[in-house]
Amino acid sequence: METKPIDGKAFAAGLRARIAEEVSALRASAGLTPGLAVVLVGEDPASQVYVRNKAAQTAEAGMASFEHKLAADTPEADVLALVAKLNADPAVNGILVQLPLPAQIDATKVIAAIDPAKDVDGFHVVNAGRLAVGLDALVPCTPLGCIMLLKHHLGSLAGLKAVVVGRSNIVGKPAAQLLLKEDCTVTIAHSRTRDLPGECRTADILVAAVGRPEMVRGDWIKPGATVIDVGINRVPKDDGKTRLVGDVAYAEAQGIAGLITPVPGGVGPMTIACLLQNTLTAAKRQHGIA
Ligand SMILES: Nc1nc2c(c(=O)[nH]1)N[C@@H](CN(C=O)c1ccc(C(=O)N[C@@H](CCC(=O)O)C(=O)O)cc1)CN2
Repeated sequence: METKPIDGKAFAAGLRARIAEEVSALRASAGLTPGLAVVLVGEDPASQVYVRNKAAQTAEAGMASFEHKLAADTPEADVLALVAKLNADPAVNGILVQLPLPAQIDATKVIAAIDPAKDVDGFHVVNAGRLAVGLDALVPCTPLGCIMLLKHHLGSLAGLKAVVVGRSNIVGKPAAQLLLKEDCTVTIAHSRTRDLPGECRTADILVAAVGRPEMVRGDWIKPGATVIDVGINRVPKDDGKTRLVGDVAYAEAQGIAGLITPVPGGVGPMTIACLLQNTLTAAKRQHGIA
């Protein structure tokens, strides 16, 4: 069987172009320029790259970008005060606090402080709850990107068996909720699941979101299945440099999976594109625009 890669980079570029068109039309029709504020605390090198890319892609889409960079030793109270200020700022339609946060800051508290209407990460319990009960919600960007790629390549997902490996609040759980919304039969598997390889082999759609390099082996994949690899793991190479690998052993999946997202170039680029989509959605909802 031929295994086809899912080109998330190209899909994300197309999505960003469509968002830019809509932003331009919104400015013309309603005089509204969506604004996204991104808060970075500390100097984590990967986070610095993600935040730089978020700001650049926000501006490219014609939206207003507000960057707040705080020192690594910033007290939690200062981050909460900044969030309160952004909540009250009408030019800011979306607020994102880059994760992970330094140890002295409780991420749960910070996320809870964000106005749910501006929570473009979709991490606030109000948005998680709204997604769970089937109401309009701001949905976490990475799982949203996974569903967009799946629907684009498979069409209807109804009736398919989906296994999500990983139960984090930011990927595994919302991915499972979104798959359920698409009428999949969904299993959430994790480190304590009995016979994890056997469980994975039942999946028409296998979503790997565990954060462990190449944990999902080729023989865990049902022939013809669609594999969505959410992992972004930096591993050492022989020359002392590093390379990125996913949570799935990509080479082993060749000839078994029907479709698979590569790492890099699969799900990753969808995360920022969906952040822009959420910012546009948030801005429109805040102004009563359908
Ligand atoms: N507040 C948030 N923090 C974090 C999130 C998030 O959604 N909200 N997700 C990740 C990091 N992230 C965005 O913030 C992110 C990760 C990966 C990519 C991406 O494009 N990856 C590329 C490879 C990039 C590389 O070379 O390192 C790919 O997979 O092709 C974009 C955004 C944690 N924090």
